[in-house]
Amino acid sequence: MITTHPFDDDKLREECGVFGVAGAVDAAAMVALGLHALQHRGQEAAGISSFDGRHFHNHKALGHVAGNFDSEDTMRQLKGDWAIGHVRYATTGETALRNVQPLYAELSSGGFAIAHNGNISNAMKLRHDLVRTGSIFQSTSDTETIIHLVATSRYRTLLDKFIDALKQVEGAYSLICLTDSGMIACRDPLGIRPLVMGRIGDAVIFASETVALDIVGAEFERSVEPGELIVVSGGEIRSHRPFAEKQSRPCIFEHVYFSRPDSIVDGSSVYSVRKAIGAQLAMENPVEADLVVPVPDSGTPAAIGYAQQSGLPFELGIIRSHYVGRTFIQPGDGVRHLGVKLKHNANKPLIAGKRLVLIDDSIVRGTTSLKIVQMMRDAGAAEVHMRIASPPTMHSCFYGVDTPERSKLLAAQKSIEEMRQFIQADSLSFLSIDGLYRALGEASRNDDRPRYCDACFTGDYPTTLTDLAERDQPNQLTLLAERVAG
Ligand SMILES: O=P(O)(O)OC[C@H]1O[C@H](OP(=O)(O)OP(=O)(O)O)[C@H](O)[C@@H]1O
Ligand SMILES: NC(=O)CC[C@H](N)C(=O)O
Ligand code: SF4
Ligand SMILES: [Mg+2]
Repeated sequence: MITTHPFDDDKLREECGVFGVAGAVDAAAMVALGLHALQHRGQEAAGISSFDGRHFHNHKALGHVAGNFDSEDTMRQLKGDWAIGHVRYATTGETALRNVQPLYAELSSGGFAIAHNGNISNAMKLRHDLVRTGSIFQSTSDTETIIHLVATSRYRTLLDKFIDALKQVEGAYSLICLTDSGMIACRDPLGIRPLVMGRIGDAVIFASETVALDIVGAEFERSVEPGELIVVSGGEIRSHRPFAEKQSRPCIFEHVYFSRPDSIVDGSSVYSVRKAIGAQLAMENPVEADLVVPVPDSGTPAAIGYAQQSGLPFELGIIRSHYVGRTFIQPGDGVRHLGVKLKHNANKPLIAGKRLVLIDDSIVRGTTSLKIVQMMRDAGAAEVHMRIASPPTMHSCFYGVDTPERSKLLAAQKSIEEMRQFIQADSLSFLSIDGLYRALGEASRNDDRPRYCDACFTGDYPTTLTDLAERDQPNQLTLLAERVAG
């Protein structure tokens, strides 16, 4: 079984996508469409919960949205005008049906379904304390701790119980919850993971990215603000700010790789930012070459920016098959090697005899770069220069994104020259951290008050990491972590 517990050092962790519809006919069908647009954020599993005014209906499955949510039978069962959904890459808890979201529970206040993008960095500690006082967990997911904290809260109303629960949670969470009396959407106090709000007719929509609003024809209204909690109930929308105000730290990697280029994240077009990143890269790291070639898919907008800034011709020297998923997120190094071969092919007649600048958004393990450089050489390239549209990825993410343990991160183990030798390129360089901030409209990174979470580049984690701090100590928490990992 594939486990993806944060303490497993070579396991994969990535993103998730959440989507909610409050008050529309056939809400579940809209959720299925929204999840389809968010499929790039999570391909391990998908689920939808709906509420028809009396009953909750849940359907969850391992695998993609298409294939699991396209049969009339399934969709007919998901009755009601209110629905939420989730696509998953696990961060805590193995890839098994019991961990597929939305998670659903019957609380004293009634039904409660929750969909979470992010990762709770004190989930093990909370779980340990909850289990000791009698909570019986049904899953190994970090998200379930929120349900138990709500269930055991001594506050009176569901909203107050929910806020009480969130105040005990550390890490990253964009949440959409469905209850008997409405929908609650919220973002953690630092706004690490994205969440937006839209409208279609009288219905309110929440989604991880704006592309999911586009697919259902909803209008983008605004981002859910960091630390904001929005309740849709009884024909009203109420915004709450239960946390002390903090400098927000949204994830910078959303702009580099995770979000779709046609999304607007934190007010910026992802496509435009990636082009600006490419232009910065060309200014910082020019090279004499004949062609700028993107490593598809996510390297493409940065390569367009690099080509425009440098004046070099942009060409599709690598063609990507559209019938394989992202390699970043496939389990096991063996599959990843195969994945890269399945996915990319050299456009040989274009490449032969040319000096190439290859542009990719990031190097994680180096699997992609190694294969692609070799592929270009086999196709007769005269020179292969690799330019990376982000700083070296040197640290793991504990906030809901799949980056491996540091031992598997190429940049954490090798100098840039050693990385160049490993991927066998003629030259290799990365965008600077200030260059990345410049592409996002800042003069440079403000080290005293950074605008983004950039911990995977800088190691500057914006929250405490309780479970990580505990992990090397042979105590009960570590034992529990091992049991949960499976
Ligand atoms: O160094 P590695 O471990 O190989 O990981 C880095 C690669 O993974 C990502 O692409 P991915 O293949 O996931 O998806 P994409 O098609 O969206 O670019 C990223 O864009 C790099 O190309
Ligand atoms: N990638 C994510 O956002 C995962 C959400 C949650 N931590 C889970 O493992 O299910
Ligand atoms: S550590 Fe990196 S990937 Fe994780 S939230 Fe921060 S910037 Fe994003
Ligand atoms: Mg890629």
